[in-house]
Amino acid sequence: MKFTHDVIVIGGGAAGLTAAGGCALFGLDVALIEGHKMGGECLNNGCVPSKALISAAKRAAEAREEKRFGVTLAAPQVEWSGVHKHIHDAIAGIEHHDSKETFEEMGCEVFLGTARITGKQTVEVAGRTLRAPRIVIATGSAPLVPPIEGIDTVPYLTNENLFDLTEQPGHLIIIGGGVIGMEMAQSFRRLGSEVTVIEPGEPMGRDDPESVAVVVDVMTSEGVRFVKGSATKVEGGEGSVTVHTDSCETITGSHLLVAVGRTARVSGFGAEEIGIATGKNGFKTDERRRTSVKGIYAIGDCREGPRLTHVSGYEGSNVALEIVTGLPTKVDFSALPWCTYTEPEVAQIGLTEAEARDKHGDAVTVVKEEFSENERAIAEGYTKGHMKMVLKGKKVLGVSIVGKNAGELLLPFTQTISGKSSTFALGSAIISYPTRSEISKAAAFSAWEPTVFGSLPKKYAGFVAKMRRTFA
Ligand SMILES: Cc1cc2nc3c(=O)[nH]c(=O)nc-3n(C[C@H](O)[C@H](O)[C@H](O)COP(=O)(O)OP(=O)(O)OC[C@H]3O[C@@H](n4cnc5c(N)ncnc54)[C@H](O)[C@@H]3O)c2cc1C
Ligand SMILES: NC(=O)c1ccc[n+]([C@@H]2O[C@H](COP(=O)([O-])OP(=O)(O)OC[C@H]3O[C@@H](n4cnc5c(N)ncnc54)[C@H](O)[C@@H]3O)[C@@H](O)[C@H]2O)c1
Repeated sequence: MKFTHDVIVIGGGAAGLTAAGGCALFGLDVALIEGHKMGGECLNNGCVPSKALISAAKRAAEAREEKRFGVTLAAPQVEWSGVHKHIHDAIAGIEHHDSKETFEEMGCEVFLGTARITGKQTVEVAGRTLRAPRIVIATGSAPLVPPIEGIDTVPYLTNENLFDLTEQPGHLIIIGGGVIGMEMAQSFRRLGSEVTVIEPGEPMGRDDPESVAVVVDVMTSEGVRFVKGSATKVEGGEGSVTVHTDSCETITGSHLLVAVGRTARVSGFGAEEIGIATGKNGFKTDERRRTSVKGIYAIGDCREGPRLTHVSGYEGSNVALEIVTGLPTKVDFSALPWCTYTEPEVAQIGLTEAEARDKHGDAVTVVKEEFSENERAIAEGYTKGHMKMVLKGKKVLGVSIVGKNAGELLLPFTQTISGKSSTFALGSAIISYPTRSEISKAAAFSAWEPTVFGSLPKKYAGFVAKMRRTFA
């Protein structure tokens, strides 16, 4: 037999699971290969543990207010073993969604082992040689460790070992005031650690500065210390680490977290050897997520572009659709949402004001509403924040929100900006992860599921797959 499968998917994170599951539900023969833990970064070291930690920290912050609305709470007492357990219970509670068994039930052949690409249609895993006319690379990314002097001589944390801490840091120094830095800084501070964030630019530099300023104020008032500068040198050992910065500040703490971005996983598994082109940080792909080698796609964190779970999932379903139908399927990020889960949350969809002004100049107008005028916010006693709508005429180009549950408020704008409004459009919209708003997408998708995965589309997918196996 020329081919063992219709498609081979390398990586069992959000991107690979969605691509593999999508193809399998249409009846294609799918090989899904995961070399470490099913569920990838999001489940094991990313979104899930970080959001679990955030929820423990919120509880401590609420209790710390003690007297409010005529209700007195006891001051918080943080037991780190309980926080650690909550984090790992959250992972355990979700992991069956991403398990080998779940994906076998969907129809994938799941291999637990490291994949190696040995040809343009060939992948080796666990002593087996698999062949398929389509390969999807979804190998994700790893924490970037910058070349700071001394970094290899001190114990440091990244998202890969942060959630395994069995003791609470006395003083956590965080290099990087990006998304991870900000979410973790607030959480550890609220749980009682001293926290210093070292950031050379503006924190959360991709977001609207007016929104970010609100969060920085809140975090500063909660006791997070921000140091403007780049970390240039680190020294110390277990329990005491000193960081020097180019702004001449020196900070000593008990633990160091490095959160300065990600490195795409592009090497060590044969991709370079067969000539798949890479850019600055990730595989180069076109709008259909095709790499430079025919028949091979790259999706999610491993390619150049935004790195978010809902983006990985979206690209997984896009590629699955292209493979299943044989029709070109481009990604469309005009209504791409993202949210940073600090309190208050910072949420963005489409263009920020600065991006819109760069692109459309004086044609841009901005309307701004404050939560201090919103009666629900007043009644709940949390009025921090605002919503900014960036417009060209009456067309919405983007929306920036800072406030309680801001991520949940983005949902209507996924449809306003894309100009699509129907259960089908809602079912296929990109929705910020993890938000409760995802339930609306799930309900809309359920309404279409029997049609989408019905017998006619499956017959069509089978025909396309048969033609491809014959002629590829
Ligand atoms: C602390 C943190 C918090 C985050 N929070 C959020 C959030 O709230 N919302 C959000 O949208 N995003 C968040 N993200 C980003 C999100 O986690 C990633 O964008 C997403 O998980 C990427 O999914 P992926 O499938 O592309 O890659 P991954 O999840 O990294 O999956 C890649 C998989 O491929 C496997 N693999 C690699 N090479 C091979 C090989 N040769 N053979 C076999 N398998 C291989 C790896 O073991 C891994 O399991 C967060 C990230 C971090 C670090
Ligand atoms: N809520 C969410 O959606 C969420 C949460 C966490 C992580 N993520 C994803 O994870 C990825 C990684 O997040 P991240 O926070 O590591 O990266 P990031 O790119 O968001 O931020 C990195 C920060 O590190 C700073 N920096 C770089 N070198 C430095 C140095 N020498 N000293 C001090 N600061 C330095 C940069 O100026 C930047 O602000 C992002 O792609 C993000 O999309 C998403």
